Amino acid sequence: MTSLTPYDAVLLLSFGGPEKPEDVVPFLRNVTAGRGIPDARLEEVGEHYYAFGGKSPINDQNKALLAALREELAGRGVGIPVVWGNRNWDPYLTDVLRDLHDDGARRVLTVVTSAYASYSGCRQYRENIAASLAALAEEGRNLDVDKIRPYFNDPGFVAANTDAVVAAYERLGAPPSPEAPLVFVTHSIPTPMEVASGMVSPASYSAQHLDVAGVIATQAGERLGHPVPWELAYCSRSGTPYTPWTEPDVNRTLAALHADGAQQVVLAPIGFVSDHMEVIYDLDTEAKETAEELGMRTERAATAGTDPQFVTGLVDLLLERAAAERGEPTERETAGALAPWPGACRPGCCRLRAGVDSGVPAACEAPAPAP
Ligand SMILES: CC1=C(CCC(=O)O)c2cc3nc(cc4[nH]c(cc5[nH]c(cc1n2)c(C)c5CCC(=O)O)c(CCC(=O)O)c4C)C(CCC(=O)O)=C3C
Ligand SMILES: [Fe+2]
Repeated sequence: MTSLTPYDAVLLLSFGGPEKPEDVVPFLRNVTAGRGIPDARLEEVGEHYYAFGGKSPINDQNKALLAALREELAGRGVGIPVVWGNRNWDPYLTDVLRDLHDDGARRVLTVVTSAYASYSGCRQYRENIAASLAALAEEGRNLDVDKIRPYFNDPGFVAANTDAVVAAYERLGAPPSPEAPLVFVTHSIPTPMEVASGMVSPASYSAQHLDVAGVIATQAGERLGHPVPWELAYCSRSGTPYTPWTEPDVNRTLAALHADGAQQVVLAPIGFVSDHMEVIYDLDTEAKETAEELGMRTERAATAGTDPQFVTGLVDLLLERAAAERGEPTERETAGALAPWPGACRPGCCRLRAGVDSGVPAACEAPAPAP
């Protein structure tokens, strides 16, 4: 029997994005509230959205993932409401949880649209959940929310990304360029966030990427019949120039590869679960332009999106978490060398800065061990 008992709803929780030009500035204010992002950066990011008609692709992609999750759950005979909410834009998390409560839900299992564990992809979501739950408790509405573990090393996510890399090499096509390097790309984060991401967890944000990047490159190389040289690069750096962020930037990597003689490159944005603005702007627009100026050809691998292997994996993880809540054994394997992350986050995981407890409450955390 497949069952999500004891949960009575599934929540797909995402970042959110603007739908139209008038949404762009209010959306950016939501994102950066209290975060000290320089105005110059906000104007620049606003331009990225205006260049696409003021609409982010992220909401439509989440609607597609929502539909795919519903279909996969229904196909396995699991009848449960599956809803979508965002941290930074409509439909807002608090409103979605309120509706769930009013429809009778008390225990909610969440999938966040971030595969890796760091402050931005884990604790920030958990802080927002805790804040929403506190606001609802004030209204007399009490709910419990858990989330599935980070899924960067889940076989379904890795298989979807491997297929996408193989397809991108095939599109590079004739003349075959076996030595065309593979550049994995993810969102840059501040170095203190990177350090903190590996303090309580078994591996840091960048180490999580390196773990699955090696698996994807090896498996893709086996299928293509030639070794695939690869590296990891970062995009979308923000903040002030005085704070270090994870490097190298993808544009610098492209220049370095060109200097080494590369004429073709495959870009694989494994840090993103769908074609977010970072992918369609920072890679498909900006990095592509860099490559063209250098006279290099690039193919960008697809993101996991609604790849059935990815969706199946997410549903397996929902079922795994529910089974664990019921006290049943679970033994799902990972694709990389790293073990599965724990279902409930370890106390103190994914802080903004190593060793610094911000005091901001975060949901979905295991209780601290008794002293
Ligand atoms: C690791 C990571 C992910 C992946 C995990 C996840 O998916 O959650 C992610 C996703 C996203 N980030 C997004 C957009 C933005 N991120 C910003 C700012 C920042 N991101 C950061 C990190 C990440 N971000 C950080 C350390 C900052 C600076 C400080 C801060 O503010 O925390 C800013 C402010 C301006 C700027 O500084 O660029 C914007 C507008 C969108 C929506 C895109 C769309 O519309 O398609 C998505 C999916
Ligand atoms: Fe971001």
